Amino acid sequence: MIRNLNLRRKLVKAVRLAADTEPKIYHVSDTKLIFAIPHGIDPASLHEKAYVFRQVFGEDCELVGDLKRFDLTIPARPLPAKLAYNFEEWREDISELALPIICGINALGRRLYYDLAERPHLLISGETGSGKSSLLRAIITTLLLSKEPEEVRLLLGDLKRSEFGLFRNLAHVDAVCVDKTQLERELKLIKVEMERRGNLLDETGATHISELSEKLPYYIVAIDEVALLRKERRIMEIIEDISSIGRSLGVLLILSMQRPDSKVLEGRLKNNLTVRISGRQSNKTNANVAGLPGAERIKQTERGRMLIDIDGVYRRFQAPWLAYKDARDILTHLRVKPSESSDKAIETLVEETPLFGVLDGGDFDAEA
Ligand SMILES: Nc1ncnc2c1ncn2[C@@H]1O[C@H](COP(=O)(O)OP(=O)(O)OP(=O)(O)O)[C@@H](O)[C@H]1O
Repeated sequence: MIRNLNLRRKLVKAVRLAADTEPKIYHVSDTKLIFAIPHGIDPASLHEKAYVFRQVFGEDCELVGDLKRFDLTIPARPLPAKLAYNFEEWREDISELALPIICGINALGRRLYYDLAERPHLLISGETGSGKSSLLRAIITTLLLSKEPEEVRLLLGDLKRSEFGLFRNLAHVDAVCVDKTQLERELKLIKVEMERRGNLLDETGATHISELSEKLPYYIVAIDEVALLRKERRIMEIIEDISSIGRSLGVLLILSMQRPDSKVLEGRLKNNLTVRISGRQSNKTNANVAGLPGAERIKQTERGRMLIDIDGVYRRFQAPWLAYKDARDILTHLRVKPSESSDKAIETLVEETPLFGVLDGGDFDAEA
């Protein structure tokens, strides 16, 4: 009874701080509060200030709601510190999705995932060592394991030469680009393909490639540390074009960057990356640029702890941990040609050297 009263008081305080209004409370239990806000109050203002609820109820609480009714869940247990990647645990949940993106487990123990084909273009950011490379690895590995090469084609950009070597020579992968010239060449091919697809849509009156009689594969352009391309105008233009018109043409972006770079994210890209995921950010400014205020409060020791903004709703989760070597082993059956010597060089570099944070000069154990 007293706990319920306390929870009510806390809720009133949080809603006042977030939206300067009084909630109408319908239900209070140890793990859930259901409430409404008065007419005339913008529900988005509550989501924008979801961090207030996390400050009042703890980091792992989750606020879900739309027009009037909101559910605030307070998990009984904290998030797990580590979650091993296991494709079989995800297989059934994601079987119906065109382009499944796995995220991780939330504090209620639920698997979080979504369809990139429906929510186009993903940005993953986080300071060095926050776990974004591991999440990116798990996301791409899952796409490769759940889709046929005729369904999904991948173009990978890896200017750090540290992450995507393991995806070379896989049936789904068109190229792993480790320099700007090669990346620009491959992106130009994607641009030509987008024009062809655009013409097909015009001619047939279709609004999305899935409506065409000819089954076309999705293209995913995944670029690790996209901030390294900031000054490459021609490359950035194609990336921005994809972000603007790629959805209906079946061309989607997955971009990652250590420090969210407002210059890179300016302009068209900013609003077109509809889903944002962030690991720990070093300060509030970076967390805001990443689009996930509160990411600066993730502790340095909480690797793989992430926030996601999906449809304006913030969620906290633990990403699955998938080591580089394990990912390479899991994908062996998809390899079409023996690894070329350049791949081996990259893989050796990753295995033997603690991963480097090119921008932040990080210092941590790459495969702990
Ligand atoms: N999901 C996770 N669960 C537990 N530990 C993790 C997880 N992800 C990463 N780690 C630990 O953190 C270390 C750094 O992870 P990772 O390389 O993914 O970070 P990063 O953010 O990509 O860094 P950088 O930007 O420097 O590449 C890993 O070697 C591992 O020890």
